[in-house]
Amino acid sequence: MSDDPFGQSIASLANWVPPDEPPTGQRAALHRLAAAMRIVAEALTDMQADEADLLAAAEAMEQFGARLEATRTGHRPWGFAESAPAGDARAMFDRSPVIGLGNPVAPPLRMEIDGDRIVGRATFGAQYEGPPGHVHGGIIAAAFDEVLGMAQARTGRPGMTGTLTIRYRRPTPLHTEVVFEARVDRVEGRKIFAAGTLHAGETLCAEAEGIFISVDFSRLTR
Ligand SMILES: CCCCC/C=C\C/C=C\C/C=C\C/C=C\CCCC(=O)SCCNC(=O)CCNC(=O)[C@H](O)C(C)(C)COP(=O)(O)OP(=O)(O)OC[C@H]1O[C@@H](n2cnc3c(N)ncnc32)[C@H](O)[C@@H]1OP(=O)(O)O
Repeated sequence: MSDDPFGQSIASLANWVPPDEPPTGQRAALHRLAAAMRIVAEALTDMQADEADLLAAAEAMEQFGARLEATRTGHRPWGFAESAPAGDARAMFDRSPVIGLGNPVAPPLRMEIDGDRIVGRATFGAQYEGPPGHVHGGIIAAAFDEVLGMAQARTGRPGMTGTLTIRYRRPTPLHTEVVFEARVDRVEGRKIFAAGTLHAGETLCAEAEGIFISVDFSRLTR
């Protein structure tokens, strides 16, 4: 069994609920570092630091980057070694470009399970800007992919995104908590149809429909 932690953990997602406990140790440190990097990324969009200050920071980052590079072990689908045998979905989620607390690119979107719905909340900063003052449409699509993806995974036969259709109804504001909702509409053979909405307050900003195709994920790791 333990030779396929990826497949086991994908299967376990049907019953997965986000853990309440805060992370500890190396994982907590990773989350803190990624959060600090998000602060830098946000500030870079409109900072007034002078050239010397920026160059000093760049040099420090380059040095730290080199130190991290030297510790890399190659891609492992399940990240943290201690969590992989337990089939802990957190290890994969930490890397997500949408929800990953260990990935500075992620806003991060926070997901919760509410009955048959997945609810995702995020506040997008200036680094996610598309139209002035509003969220980039591709970023919205990525967030929908994640919440619809989580909803379809809970069928127990998760798939890859086959088709994702977004209808953008109103511009989505930056710097405001917005709420994604997703649910599975129906399952036809290997096709899982999911749908979702994005609201900023009472305003419906976008709607999404996704068709996910159930696949054998263990094949992706070979
Ligand atoms: C690395 C992926 C990680 C995904 C993790 C998933 C679950 C994890 C659980 C929770 C995670 C929480 C959040 C979600 C996380 C991530 C979400 C992001 C997911 C992605 O970001 S994922 C990347 C983008 N995605 C791709 O990279 C797909 C590339 N593509 C392919 O790998 C193949 O193309 C595939 C497998 C799609 C189909 O290939 P295939 O050969 O297995 O299927 P086949 O042709 O036999 O069709 C069987 C039936 O599906 C219909 N069908 C086929 N293709 C369709 C399509 N595109 N749209 C609509 N319907 C389609 C046919 O019409 C037929 O229908 P019918 O039976 O009625 O005739």
